[in-house]
Amino acid sequence: MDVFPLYMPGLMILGTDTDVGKTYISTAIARQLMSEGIATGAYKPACSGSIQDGDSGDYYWNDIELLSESINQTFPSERICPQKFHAPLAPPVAARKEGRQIDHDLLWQGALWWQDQVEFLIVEGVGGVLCPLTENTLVVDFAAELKFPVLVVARAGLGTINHSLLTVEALQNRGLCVAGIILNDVDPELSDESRSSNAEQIQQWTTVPVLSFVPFEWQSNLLHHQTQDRIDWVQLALHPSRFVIKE
Ligand SMILES: Nc1ncnc2c1ncn2[C@@H]1O[C@H](COP(=O)(O)OP(=O)(O)OP(=O)(O)O)[C@@H](O)[C@H]1O
Ligand SMILES: C[C@H](N)[C@@H](CCCCCC(=O)O)NC(=O)O
Ligand SMILES: [Mg+2]
Repeated sequence: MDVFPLYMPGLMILGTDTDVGKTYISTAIARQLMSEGIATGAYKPACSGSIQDGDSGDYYWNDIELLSESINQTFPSERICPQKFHAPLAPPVAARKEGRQIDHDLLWQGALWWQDQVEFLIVEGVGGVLCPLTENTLVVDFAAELKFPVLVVARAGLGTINHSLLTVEALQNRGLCVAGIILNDVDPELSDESRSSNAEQIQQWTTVPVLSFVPFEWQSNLLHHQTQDRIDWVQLALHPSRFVIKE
């Protein structure tokens, strides 16, 4: 199937790894946009790793629930994620365990559906950027089809310089526009002294701005790393280069 970029603005939220806080950041951005009166959609092309409810025995997918809540449960969960699998594995591997395969066209059609529904779309990736998404494509390949500017979510602690720069390089090598990096304090137990110098170090090696440092259990709007202002996500999506931090 030939694909064309969506004509609506949006951001693709990708990670340096799984469990770095892509959903946490996606939902924070969605809540801010909704509070600003911007009709916002949330889309996850595929989701793996279900949880079974102890009482009802029903299965649910945490990411889908949280994304749905962040946009006030305005849309059916099938629109937020049309392809979900039980095993906590890369989606094509999880699909195979159920005798299924990821439907590549549905990944794209699921995104396209949002175009006439909302003013802004947030798309969360799966795992890190080189995580397999179908039998023969990676998350980064889907991002390259979608062509939304990318926000990279990275863990705040030691190791993040390498992970962030590798991720930016992989995205830029495929022609993607990386709008910013968000350092997310996922786990204070991992606390170490690299936190105070990571942003500056990353900035020495890439022109992609470190946009925000998100403290552990931060519940409010994300603040700009340098100015401490609330970030204008629509402007960032429309004009990513305006946000490049000048020395
Ligand atoms: N800033 C934060 N403060 C406290 N907890 C956080 C923060 N960011 C993330 N978490 C927690 O860390 C865990 C992993 O975060 P999250 O589910 O957002 O990761 P992810 O990158 O979306 O993972 P996946 O690849 O499965 O989509 C979750 O339990 C989440 O609530
Ligand atoms: C199970 C995880 N939570 C995640 C899949 C992560 C796969 C990582 C594969 C890898 O890079 O080794 N699923 C998801 O985001 O829907
Ligand atoms: Mg997630």
